[in-house]
Amino acid sequence: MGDDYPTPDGTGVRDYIHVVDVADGHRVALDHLDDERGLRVFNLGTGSGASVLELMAEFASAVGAPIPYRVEARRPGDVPALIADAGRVERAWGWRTTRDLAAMCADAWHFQRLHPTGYSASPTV
Ligand SMILES: O=c1ccn([C@@H]2O[C@H](COP(=O)(O)OP(=O)(O)O[C@H]3O[C@H](CO)[C@@H](O)[C@H](O)[C@H]3O)[C@@H](O)[C@H]2O)c(=O)[nH]1
Repeated sequence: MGDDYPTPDGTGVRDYIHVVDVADGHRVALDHLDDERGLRVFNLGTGSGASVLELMAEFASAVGAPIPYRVEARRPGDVPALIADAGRVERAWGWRTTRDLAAMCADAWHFQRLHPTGYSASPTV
């Protein structure tokens, strides 16, 4: 949705993160629940961005086949790029991501092949 953003290839850039890294960030937070009173706020992210086209290419590589796509107009409200600064949680608790975009796409494709209709009890494929 949009290929005329002020980004290297014109498509939106986001800081994609593997769901297992997100889960691990929450595990680390639970480990530190009793460290101090009050609320602490942390970003979980990789600190680097990928464009929509880069993500498409990585996913095509995971699937082993080209993925057809069509460029549509920008979506209202979208920003060109969003990249997390996860420095605070790394300094505080040593947490950082361990899985890259290739692993995210490979694992997403693996899940999709095992569960073509998600967690639905009766696949219809
Ligand atoms: O069919 C699609 C869907 C998305 N995109 C692009 O893919 C990227 C990611 O889109 P999306 O998954 O919708 O995430 P965000 O735009 O990053 O928005 C999410 O993250 C924001 C910040 O955390 C929240 O405010 C939003 O509610 C939440 O949807 C963006 O560049 C979109 O333009 C496409 O090109 N085609």
